[in-house]
Amino acid sequence: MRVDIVTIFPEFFGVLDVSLLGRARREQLLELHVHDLRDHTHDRHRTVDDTPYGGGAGMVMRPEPWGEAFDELLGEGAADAVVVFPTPAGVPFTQSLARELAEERRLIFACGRYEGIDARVAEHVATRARVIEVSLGDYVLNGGEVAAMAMIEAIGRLVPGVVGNPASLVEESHEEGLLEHPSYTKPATWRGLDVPEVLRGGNHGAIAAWRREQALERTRRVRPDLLPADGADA
Ligand SMILES: OB(O)c1ccc2cc[nH]c2c1
Repeated sequence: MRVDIVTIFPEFFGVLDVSLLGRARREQLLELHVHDLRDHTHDRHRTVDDTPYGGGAGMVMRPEPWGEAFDELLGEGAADAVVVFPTPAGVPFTQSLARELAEERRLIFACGRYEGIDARVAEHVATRARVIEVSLGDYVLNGGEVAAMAMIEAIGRLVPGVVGNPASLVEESHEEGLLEHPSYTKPATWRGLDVPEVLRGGNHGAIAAWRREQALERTRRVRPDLLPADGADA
C-alpha cells in the first residue's frame, strides 16, 4: 500500500518511522510519502490560507496550492486511489472503515488546518479519484494531522504482514463488534489481586466461554450502543 500525506507540518509524521509502521516501511509493506503543501505556493510568504467568503472567524485554506498538490499526486486520474479528508464533519472512522481502507492500493490524506480547506477542493478531487471525508470522533482537533496519524496506524496495522501474528488482530476491541475481554499475565497474584482462576486452569473451552462473557459484559456496561438492537448476544 502506498500512502501520501499532504500537510503544512510534514515534520509531524516523522514518528511513523518508528515501531510497526517503521518496520513495515523498511520491509516495503507500506510506502509512505509526506508532502509539504507550501511547496505548491508561489509567493514570498508561501501563503496557504485566506479570509472566508461570507465572513466569520478564522481563515480558510486556499484551493490553488491543494489543486497543484493533487495535480502532482493524481496526474490525469487515479482510479486506484482513495483521498481521505480528515474533518469533524465526516463519517465516523471505525474499525470496519479501517478494514475497508486497508484493502486499497493507495491512500492520500489531505490534512487541513485553520477552519478547513476550501470546499471546492474535495469537490474537484472527487472528479479524479474516490474521496471520503472522515471524522476521528465527535470532538475538534486543530488540524487533520493527528486524525491522519491515527487512521494510518489503524489501517496500516491491518495490511497483511505488518503485524507479525495475524491472530492478534482477531481478539481486539471492535474487531467482532464487541469490546475485548480483560487480559492478564504473570504474576498470578499482584498486590492482593488474583488472575481469574479459569484462565489458569487450562480448560480452553471454559476460557473461551469466560472471555466471550467478559467481552459481552464489558460491552453492555461501557458501549451498549455496539450491541445489536434486537438484544441478541453479538
Ligand atoms: O477534528 B478533526 O478531525 C479535524 C480535521 C481537520 C481539520 C482542519 C482544521 N481543523 C480540523 C479538525
